[in-house]
Amino acid sequence: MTIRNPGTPVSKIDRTPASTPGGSKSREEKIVVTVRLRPLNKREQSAKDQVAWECIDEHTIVYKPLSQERVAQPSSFTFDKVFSPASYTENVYEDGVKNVALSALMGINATIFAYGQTSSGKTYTMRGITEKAVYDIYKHIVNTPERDFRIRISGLEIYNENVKDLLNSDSGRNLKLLDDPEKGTVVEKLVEETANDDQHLKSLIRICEAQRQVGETALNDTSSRSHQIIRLTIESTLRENSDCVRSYVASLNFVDLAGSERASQTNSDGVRLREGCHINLSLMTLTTVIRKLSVGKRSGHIPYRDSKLTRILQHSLGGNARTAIICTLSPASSHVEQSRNTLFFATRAKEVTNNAQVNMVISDKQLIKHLQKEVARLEAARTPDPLSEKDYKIQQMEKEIEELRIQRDLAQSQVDELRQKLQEPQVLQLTESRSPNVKKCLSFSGALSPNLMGKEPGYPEKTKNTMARQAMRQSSTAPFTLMHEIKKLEHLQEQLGEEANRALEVLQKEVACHRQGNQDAAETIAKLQAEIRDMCAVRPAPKEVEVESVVSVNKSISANLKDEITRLHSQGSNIAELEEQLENVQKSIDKLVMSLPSNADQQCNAETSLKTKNHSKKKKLLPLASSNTANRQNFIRSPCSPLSSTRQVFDSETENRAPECEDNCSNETPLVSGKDAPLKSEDGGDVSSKEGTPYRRTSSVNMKKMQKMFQNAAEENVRSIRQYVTELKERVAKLQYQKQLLVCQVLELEANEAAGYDLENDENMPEIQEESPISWTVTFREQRQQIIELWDVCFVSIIHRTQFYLLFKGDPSDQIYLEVELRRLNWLQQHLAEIGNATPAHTGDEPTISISSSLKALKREREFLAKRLSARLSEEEREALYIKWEVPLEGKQRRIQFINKLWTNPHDSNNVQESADIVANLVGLRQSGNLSKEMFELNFVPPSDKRPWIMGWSNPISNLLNL
Ligand SMILES: Nc1ncnc2c1ncn2[C@@H]1O[C@H](COP(=O)(O)OP(=O)(O)OP(=O)(O)O)[C@@H](O)[C@H]1O
Repeated sequence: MTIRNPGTPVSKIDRTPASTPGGSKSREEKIVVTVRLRPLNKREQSAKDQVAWECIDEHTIVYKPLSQERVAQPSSFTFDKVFSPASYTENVYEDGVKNVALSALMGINATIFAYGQTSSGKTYTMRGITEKAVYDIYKHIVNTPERDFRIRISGLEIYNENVKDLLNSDSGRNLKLLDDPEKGTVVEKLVEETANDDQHLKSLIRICEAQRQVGETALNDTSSRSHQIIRLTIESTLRENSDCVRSYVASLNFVDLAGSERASQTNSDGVRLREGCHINLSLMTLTTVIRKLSVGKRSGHIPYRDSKLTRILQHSLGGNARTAIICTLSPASSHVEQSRNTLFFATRAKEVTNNAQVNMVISDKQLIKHLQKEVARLEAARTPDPLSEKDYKIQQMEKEIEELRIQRDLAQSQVDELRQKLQEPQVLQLTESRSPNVKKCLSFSGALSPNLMGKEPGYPEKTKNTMARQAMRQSSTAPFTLMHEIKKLEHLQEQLGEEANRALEVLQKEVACHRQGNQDAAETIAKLQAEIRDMCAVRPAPKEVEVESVVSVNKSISANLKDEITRLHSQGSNIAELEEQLENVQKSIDKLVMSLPSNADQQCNAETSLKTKNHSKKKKLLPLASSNTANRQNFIRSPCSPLSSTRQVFDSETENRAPECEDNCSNETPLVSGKDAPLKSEDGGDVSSKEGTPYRRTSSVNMKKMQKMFQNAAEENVRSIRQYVTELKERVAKLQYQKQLLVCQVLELEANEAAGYDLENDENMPEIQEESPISWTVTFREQRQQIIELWDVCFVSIIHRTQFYLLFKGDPSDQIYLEVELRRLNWLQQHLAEIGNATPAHTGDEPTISISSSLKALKREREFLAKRLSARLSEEEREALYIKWEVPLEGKQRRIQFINKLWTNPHDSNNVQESADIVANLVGLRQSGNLSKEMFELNFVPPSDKRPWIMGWSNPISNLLNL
């Protein structure tokens, strides 16, 4: 019976595991050679053969010659073991080949030969040995549970030098031998079966035996006519719970050779003779190989390839294997020569040295498993436990959150402290003594504190909660950014608070000081003005009729003026001191402004800022350049500043709005009132309004918003303070101007007195240098035209132009106003000529303006007026104006086109008059009380009218203190 398993050829298996000869030290070992002497068989006994051989001990077999025989050949042979006829196969196995056979279980190739004359008992012995080995192998497997064994079996025979697969008879009679670089010679397509267990293996072995060529000879009824090789491949691996990845793999060959024979003895002919020839030929090659190997591997060529037997068994002959040869002998005297040849062969064989090694293999599958395990182990060792790492991160985050909470609380306390500082000392003081507007601004400067923290009535707990949530959100989302922002904000708050306190303290002192001095000066000037008006009123009288009275009056005036001049001189130092003090205030304010953080609004002034940098590197760029610009304009344009006018508009008409700045630079516009700033600054309200969508903005955005709010509030404060200081300076300047005018008049009087004019008696006394009404009218027209032209070249506010133009119509009392306006415009013209388009910047402590800044302000003013056009005029009225002013009705932006035509031709009186009328209508200047000379009053007494649009030179103070 043939077992077929074409899918698992031996050649494939042979190539599968890679032997690792270097896996352990090779061990040189002689081939174990044992001799088994069988009993005389029935045929020998029948032939009365004598026993010629005797095992005298376990290792020695001796020839027992017949009594008269002289033996020239050696008669004693020593081997590893000799077994007498009484020995059992079990003894042969146990004492002769067991160790070698079971070496295969440890990865060492092993080969058990049975060599001997035909009918000497080779097959008989090898069957028993194979059986015992299989038994022991499975016994070992059972006793070695830690390892996983796999046993495969293949069987072949070499019959007449043809290789035949004993487990696959259909494979043909002559399988090819292939040379494998690792395994050596392998049999192509040789079937290899995996034994499921010992019984299975035994059955397979039996199949092989059954397939072997057997023939009857004279010496053996069942003579084996071929060399049989049964190969067990034993592979063992430690089980998966072990880290060991190496497997043992070894071949255990059971080789039952065909028996050497003599044709004369076997009486063979024909087939048997031919078989005998092949058998003897292969055995002779085996003998040659053994002989050569016995004398040393370096003895030259080993003719393994001379026979298929030696070729297949090459590793077992002097190679990587443990080999045991059982030489079987017939004890019969009739076979003495054959037996002696066997012993000679055995003697040579025992001199052959093998280099047996433990064959360890690492299969790809095992290697992958091992590497996977190793990688997992290394990763586990390298990577911390994810859970513990997460816990660690959570702990770190909790620490950071706690630190941020502390920072937040600290910042909160500082904000509260700052708020108290800003509120209590200054606001209360200013409130009780001055303007609610100031209070509003100052309280708003603490917008971070009261408003944002929801302590203002308009910002209840809702806002406070929003801020708290924002702070918490900042803590959790951007801790480092928040810490940075908080620290930055704290620093700014501290700096701003200190500067604000310092500036406001100085301001309080200056206000108090100025008020004291101002009261005196104002009273004096008021007195003088009354006297001047009296003089003016008297002057038109007929000279001859009223000269006495005039002289009398002039005398008294002279006396009074002298007194007043003396007083003014005495006040000169006070004025100088006041100016100096105001300079200090201005410096403080500048410092305060410089301490403020810049914000996005600065982009509006990017061009300005760049120029400022270029012009004054030492000077820090003022973030409030816009407000500075406005104040500079106020300074230059006062007393008829457009700021005043628009403030009037704002407060008088609720529908009025500040012109929307194209670039969101509402701070820059001079039309923004002090009231409007808080509206803008009530960005805090914006925060509150965002409560419905909490956490949508990033912390940085919130912080920027807070900064912006704070800055806006601070800007408003600074704007108010700067405005106040500017107005103070203006008032001082006007006071000096007034003083100079009065001094000039007094000097003229003194000169006249020195010239001997008797004002009371001298009829030739020249007339007081009073212009006649006609000359004044001429002078007025000339001066007004000068002023109109200067307004145009200096790009002065058209609202201011309108106010001035409509107020001063040529009344003699207007003289001083026109002179002051001319003086200011001349200065401005000269200044603009000098500075040109340069960036407005502080030159020293004086604010300056440029043509560009003036144009920008004028542009915003026109835009504002364009919006007012729709509010104040009907569509028919507007179209009528468009037609009159040649604005295309079908054109776009007709309003701004129309407004741009106003106040554009100083030489056209009609253009000037109509422009003034239209602007006055748009801003409501003609309404009752909205246009008064008090706006340009030279009276320093605070106006009784508390309306904010009453803008005289003293108006900023009224705005600041009385609103
Ligand atoms: N030790 C022994 N004890 C008893 N009987 C034996 C022993 N050895 C061999 N025989 C018997 O001798 C006969 C021949 O044995 P075997 O076939 O094993 O010889 P062989 O060497 O294989 O011959 P061949 O080379 O022709 O195949 C068999 O009948 C066998 O039973």
